Formats: sequence, structure tokens, C-alpha cells
Amino acid sequence: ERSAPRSRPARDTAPRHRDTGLKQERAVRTRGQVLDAAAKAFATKGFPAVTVQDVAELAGVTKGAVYFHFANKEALAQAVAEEFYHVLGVIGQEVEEAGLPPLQAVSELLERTAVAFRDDTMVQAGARLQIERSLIGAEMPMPYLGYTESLTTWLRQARTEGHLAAGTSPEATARVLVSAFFGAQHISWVLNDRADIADRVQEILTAVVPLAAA
Ligand SMILES: CCC[C@@H]1OCC(CO)=C1C(=O)O
Repeated sequence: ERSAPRSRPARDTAPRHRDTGLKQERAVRTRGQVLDAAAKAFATKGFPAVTVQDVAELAGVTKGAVYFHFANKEALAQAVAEEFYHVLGVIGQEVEEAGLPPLQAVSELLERTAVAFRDDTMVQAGARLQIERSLIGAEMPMPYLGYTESLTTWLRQARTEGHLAAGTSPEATARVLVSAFFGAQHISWVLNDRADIADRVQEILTAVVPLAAA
């Protein structure tokens, strides 16, 4: 006769679930530490000179822990560049949520971005990696266009609201602002490690925005 099915004790999911949760938490934390270390290394030494060992040492983890999260140095560069654009995106969202008049939003975006370039290692690393993109044998995010699009949207809104000087192109003005910002942050980085970038960006805004304003 068929044996009565053995009643099995309910699987005790708590410790395992808790254990998995802790493991996941630790993995997420380690990934963040590795990414921050990679940003510091890329920002200060540049992609070609950085080794995975450098990143492991800066993060205080083993090389194996780095390779657990990132297949190689190129993957680290891609992840840092993606995080760079995530940071720029958050700045854009914060300015959007501030509900400023469009020309003020343009200025606010560039002013906050200047501070991020001065103070945020992830941003500094992303900017340097984009300059070194031809040395990185991996697909890197498309630079400049997302930022230009954000500025163009606000400048078109300014035109719709009659705050743009007649004949001023929102698209061209956005490209001028991105080019000027890109150049200013690079020059500031070379000359004084971006200490004066906020002042340089203020000069751009003072020179360009009034010309665009109606
Ligand atoms: C914010 C202006 C553009 C920005 O400045 C440096 C850099 C690096 O690629 C940028 C980008 O990719 O959008």
C-alpha cells in the first residue's frame, strides 16, 4: 500500500530569507564601494593607467570581489559613465521639480552641474572617461546629447512663453551652452582642478542668457 505521505516540517524560510537578504545587501554595498573606487581611480589616473588591482585596493576588497560585479576594466568604465549620466539626470529632475521659469531653469541646471563637476568624483570620472572614450574598447554612453536636449526643451518653452529674443534658435542656444560648459569645465579642470568652475559657468550664463532673453 502506498505509504502515507510523510508530513514534512514547513521549510523554515526565515533564516534563509534573512540570510539571502543580508547577502544581497552586502553585494549591493560592495558593488557601490567598487564603483566609487573605480571613479576615484579613473578621475585621478585616467582609464589607461588604472588596473583592476588599483580599484580593488582603493575599495578595500579582493580582485575577485571586483570581478564578481564587473567582468573587466571596460565594464567598470561603462558603469561609471552610466552613473555619471544618472547623476546629471537627477540634477535635471530636481531643477524640473523646482518649477522655475524656463530661462531660470537653464541657469539653475548649469549652475548645479558646475557644482557637481567640482565636487562629485563620479561626475569627474565620467567626464574624463568620455574624453578617453576612444581608448576604451567598449560601447560608452553617447555624450552631450541628453544634456543638450534638456536645455533645448526649456529654451523652446521660453520661446513659447515669449521670453526668447526674436530669431533666437532654442536648439542652437542649447548647443552653444553645452559647448561652452564642456569647454569651461575642461579648462577649469586643467588649470585649477575645477576650483573656479562655478565662476566660469556664471560668466557663460551672463554672456549667453541675456542675448537669448526677449
Ligand atoms: C554638461 C555639458 C556636457 C557634459 O560636460 C562634460 C561631459 C562629458 O561627456 C558632458 C556630457 O557628456 O554631457
